[in-house]
Amino acid sequence: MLFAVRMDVDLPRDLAPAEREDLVARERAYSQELQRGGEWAHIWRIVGLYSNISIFDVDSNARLHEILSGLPLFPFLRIEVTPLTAHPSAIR
Ligand SMILES: O=C(O)C[C@H]1C=CC(=O)O1
Repeated sequence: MLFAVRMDVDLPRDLAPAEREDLVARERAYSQELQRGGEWAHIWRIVGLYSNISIFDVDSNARLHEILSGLPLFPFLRIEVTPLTAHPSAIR
């Protein structure tokens, strides 16, 4: 099952720099592990924003929820999920 997921990051301005660095490092490691495993198929930065659009390829809604709610940055994200299906005009 494919999903487009938009994540907008809103870290508190008063977050201690060390805590911010730790969160971002843990987020990167978590994301890269899922990318290596194939469930996090794409991640793109939205130009000019601290936001991304990602494509997930997972077995179920429950698995996507598990992945998203496990993100270290989860408390600081606004997340929008769009389920995808094949477009009839797609050539691949
Ligand atoms: O920077 C972001 O867009 C937020 C987050 C999502 C994956 C990751 O490594 O960081």
